[in-house]
Amino acid sequence: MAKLFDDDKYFVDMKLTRAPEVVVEAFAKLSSEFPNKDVPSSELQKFLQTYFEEPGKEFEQWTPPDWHSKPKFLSRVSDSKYRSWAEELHSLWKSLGRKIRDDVRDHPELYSQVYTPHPVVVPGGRFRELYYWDSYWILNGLLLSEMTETARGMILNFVYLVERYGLVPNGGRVYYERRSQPPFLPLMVESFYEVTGDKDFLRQVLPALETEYSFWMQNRSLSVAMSGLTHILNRYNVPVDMPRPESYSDDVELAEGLSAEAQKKLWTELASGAESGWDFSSRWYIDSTGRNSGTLRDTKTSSILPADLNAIMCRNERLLASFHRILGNEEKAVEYEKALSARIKGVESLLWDAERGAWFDFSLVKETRHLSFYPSNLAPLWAQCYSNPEMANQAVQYLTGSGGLDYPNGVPTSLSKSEQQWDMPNAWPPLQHMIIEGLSRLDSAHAKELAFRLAQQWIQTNWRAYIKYEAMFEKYDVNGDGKPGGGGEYEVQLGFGWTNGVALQLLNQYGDRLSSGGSVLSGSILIALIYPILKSLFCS
Ligand SMILES: OC[C@H]1O[C@H](O[C@H]2O[C@H](CO)[C@@H](O)[C@H](O)[C@H]2O)[C@H](O)[C@@H](O)[C@@H]1O
Repeated sequence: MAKLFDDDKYFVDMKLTRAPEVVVEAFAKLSSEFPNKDVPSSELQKFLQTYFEEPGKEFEQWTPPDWHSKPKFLSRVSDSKYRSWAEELHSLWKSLGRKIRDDVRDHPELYSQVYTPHPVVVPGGRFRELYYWDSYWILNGLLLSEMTETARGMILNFVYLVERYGLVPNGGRVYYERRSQPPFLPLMVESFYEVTGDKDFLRQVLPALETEYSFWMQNRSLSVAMSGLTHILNRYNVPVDMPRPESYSDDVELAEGLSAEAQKKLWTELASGAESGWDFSSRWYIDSTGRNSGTLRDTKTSSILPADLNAIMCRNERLLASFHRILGNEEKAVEYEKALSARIKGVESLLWDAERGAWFDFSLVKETRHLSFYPSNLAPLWAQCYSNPEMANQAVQYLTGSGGLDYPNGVPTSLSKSEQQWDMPNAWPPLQHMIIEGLSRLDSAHAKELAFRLAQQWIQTNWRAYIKYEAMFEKYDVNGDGKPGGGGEYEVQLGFGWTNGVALQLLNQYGDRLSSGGSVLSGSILIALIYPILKSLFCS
């Protein structure tokens, strides 16, 4: 609360130089020397210098041993500028790789960093530790970079964390222990298995995947009755009613003036927002009249059944069934297939809107859907979480008319300018990738072409910013022609793990067609949008 640093996270990432009891006692003594325990900043600074070390001391120098300079995918990138850029992105894995010192394992009481047995690849900037859902796109990039052993180690770290905590924490710090993030571990295993075909590895990690699945079903699910049937779906809901340590003063200040009970409720909802990965967004606002509107104080994440979380769970159930089948466990495969069919029924009953042709978050407050545009409305398309392929066609039509494609530098996170980072004008790499992947897998030339156009647009945004700033950012501005995003509670970060992973995947997938030349992209998007109309005119 003394605001000694620009970012609250800096303090909670520092290492202690003495045992915790010694530091606590010394702090109590220092506080008692000043009226109302109001220690001046200069004294606090001295105290920090004695009892803490700057963050970053928990790592040793490490270069991934499986890194080599010429992975095959580079030759698939025909534009020479993009190929050189892809080489540079591939090199960035060396600067984002970290090995945690043994001292963290031997003296965990001195560190907020959580020890993991294998090296990690971090997002970058203030994010000095592993992050759960970021790691999915990082891992896909590593696999393209032929860094299979680093990828294997990252999955084994998550298995270790599940065995230790019963869940995959949000990130590799003790202050993240009780909240998770979008559950992408089974998808990481899928990507790894597709590349290696390693059945022994599948057998080794499957129990942890099932433990994690049970965590979500036992601690983050809810039954909702609809039209005489009961459906079980998932939500984000963190049982911690304190300010987030990494954003302590932000959370305390936001809750000022509320009753003690309302403060606790707000902090629970903020932690749940962080668990969603979308921290923060107008998507989680529910005002006093029950509408999807308000301010950050109206965050009510746990009162929403999110379309993307349930889509991910759908994919996970399908994957768990398929992993069991590969390993010859037919009974277990059937069990997860039943869970999948129940999930699809629940998603279609509560989230699918036949009139609008898309899936929407379901509010438990009003028992209605929130109808604003968010890229997450397309997540069930990406997860193929539907019973009728016609729904996918309708969803493509929804997307084209949603307003989400009207911007020249990516699909925005919402159409609402709230000043939060998961809102307009920011576009985030994982969301771009999910939309592009969803469209590109459909059996429709129009959807595939739209996927390509969005990929071309996104790669150009990344590339223009890279030329201007010599950096990759965690998010971009949909209006900026290569401008990093902004808003939220911390400065935009560079590095950046998932951005590099997504760029490498798109450069690999569309490498023969992508071009760094200055085409007018919004024009191309327009053509992709009006293509079905032209086609129907010519056909008739
Ligand atoms: O310190 C504020 C929040 O920072 C993280 O969230 C953001 O960065 C993560 C790493 O790239 C990303 O996974 C998340 O989607 C971003 O919103 C952290 O995950 C939050 O828990 C934390 O409160």
